[in-house]
Amino acid sequence: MISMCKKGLRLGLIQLSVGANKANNVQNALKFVKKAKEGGSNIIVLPECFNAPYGTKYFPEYAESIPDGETSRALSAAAKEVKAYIVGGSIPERDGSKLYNTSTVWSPDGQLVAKHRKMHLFDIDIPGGITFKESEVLSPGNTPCIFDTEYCKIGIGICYDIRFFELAALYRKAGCDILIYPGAFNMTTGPLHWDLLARARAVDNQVFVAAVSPARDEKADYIAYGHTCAVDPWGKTLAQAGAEEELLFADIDFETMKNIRQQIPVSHQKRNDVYDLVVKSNL
Ligand SMILES: O=C(O)CCC(=O)C(=O)O
Repeated sequence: MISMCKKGLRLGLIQLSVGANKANNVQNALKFVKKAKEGGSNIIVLPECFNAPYGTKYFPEYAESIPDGETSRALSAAAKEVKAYIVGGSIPERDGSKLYNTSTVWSPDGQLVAKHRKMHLFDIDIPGGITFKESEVLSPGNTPCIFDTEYCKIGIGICYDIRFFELAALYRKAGCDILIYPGAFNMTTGPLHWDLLARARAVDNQVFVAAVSPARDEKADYIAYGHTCAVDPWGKTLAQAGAEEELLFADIDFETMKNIRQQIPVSHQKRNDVYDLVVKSNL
């Protein structure tokens, strides 16, 4: 499917410092949301787990329900106030007896327009590097998540979801022009994989990709890599943070995307007679 973003668009990407105090984390996020709007952002993105320290021991304590929890209420009010979309990174969500790692998307009138529960849980074991098992406490989401805007369709993944090229390809096939991944890679996988995966998903699918991390905190149990970035469909990095707290802007140039898709028309050259992407979930 060919779809084209219709209007110019500026993304505001917030590489937020996250600490132990939930209220402070949310207040800090709101402060940056306002700055992002002052800088002309139409879509403002927060990082994975922006209201809590990242770690399985923290998820039950910080989890709240969506959309009636305190963080949801704050994001809804902020989106309405600044009149911009907010992709609320992710937060630990409680739904009955289950916990999820969940991203919420708020429209400029403060409505919850999409919710993505991390589909691929971060369970890895690298001896001497990092061992992490989200599935000890979290349940996976089972539904890909696309939201439609006046600019274009946007697909959401959370962190480890970026490693699964099928999800990104599914989003492209469904007409998305931008993929947004709130994420918190670490000091073992981040240095070689974070940029590479963002650029790979962008080039594979000829879409824009934004990957938004918390700032690095050397004293945290889990040390985030940082390096929030935005990449264009050519694989060019449009904006890139270091390790510190930082607000980045990325302008989405739809002409570039259109030209790249015409010049290298891979979407028409797929050998669907030989292979195909089978989607088993409603979008
Ligand atoms: O895939 C990785 O290396 C890191 C993933 C991660 O940190 C996460 O899913 O939260």
